[in-house]
Amino acid sequence: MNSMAPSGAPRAPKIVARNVTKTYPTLAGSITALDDFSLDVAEGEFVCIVGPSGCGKSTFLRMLAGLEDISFGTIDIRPGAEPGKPLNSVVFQEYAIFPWKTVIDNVAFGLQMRGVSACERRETARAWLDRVGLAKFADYYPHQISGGMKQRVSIIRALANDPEVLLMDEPLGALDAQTRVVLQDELLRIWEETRKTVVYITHSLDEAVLLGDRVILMSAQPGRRLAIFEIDLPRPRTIDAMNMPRFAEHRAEIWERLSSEVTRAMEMQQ
Ligand SMILES: Nc1ncnc2c1ncn2[C@@H]1O[C@H](COP(=O)(O)OP(=O)(O)OP(=O)(O)O)[C@@H](O)[C@H]1O
Repeated sequence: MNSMAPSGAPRAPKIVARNVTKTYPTLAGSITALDDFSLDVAEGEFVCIVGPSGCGKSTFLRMLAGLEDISFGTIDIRPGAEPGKPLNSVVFQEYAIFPWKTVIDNVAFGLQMRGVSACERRETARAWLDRVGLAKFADYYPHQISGGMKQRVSIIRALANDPEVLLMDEPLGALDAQTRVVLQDELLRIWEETRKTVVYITHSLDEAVLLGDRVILMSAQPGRRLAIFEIDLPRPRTIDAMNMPRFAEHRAEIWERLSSEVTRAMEMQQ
């Protein structure tokens, strides 16, 4: 579905990962975290990656972000026509915001690093705060706001930087169930407005089916690509998509393949 542009032509790939392998040296010998993993992500596509614990999801994301060396294979993130944009921004599960900066200065941080003028970066940051209902907390410090608000700040800080691709590693994993649902809905709305290319790691199948155009299923360690599921729920989506019979069908189909990998991963850990 989303691999096609509105004109019907195939979308250009934004991320091309080919035969990516990652080995880590350990005292007990080297371990292969990721094995021969290939993935194309189209421009403007929202791709979710699921798999059992320890299958190499975060390792892959860190390699996409350039935070980890690749042992074998290649990863290419293709810049767009607009010059000066950062290739990626990453949102992690832990609220990676600076406690000594106000909310607005946190949101403006990436722009500051890129040399954007003080006036322009405050304007951009304020517009993002408005968009997620945080304008009145602009001058608060992180310890004065809730966990959900902190993660909103992390997400809009990444988006304010206008990266070519947005990389998210369990960004809602630390939140309580209700806040998580609110932020899932918010992510759907923001993605609809921005159409960013997103790679999103999650342990939650509900989240993957709700948010993704495609869900990539990885095997237990060493992580390999086991299956790709196209999610054909209509867009724009809201949280109500979870009540659709098709949602339950997608979820069941993915769980059928994932459950045996989860069992295998647990057996390996014993
Ligand atoms: N720096 C490292 N040194 C050695 N081994 C590592 C290192 N980082 C990750 N690993 C190993 O690589 C494998 C993949 O780890 P990774 O964190 O990528 O998995 P994951 O799928 O993200 O796990 P989870 O779902 O539990 O977050 C694991 O066996 C992990 O122990």
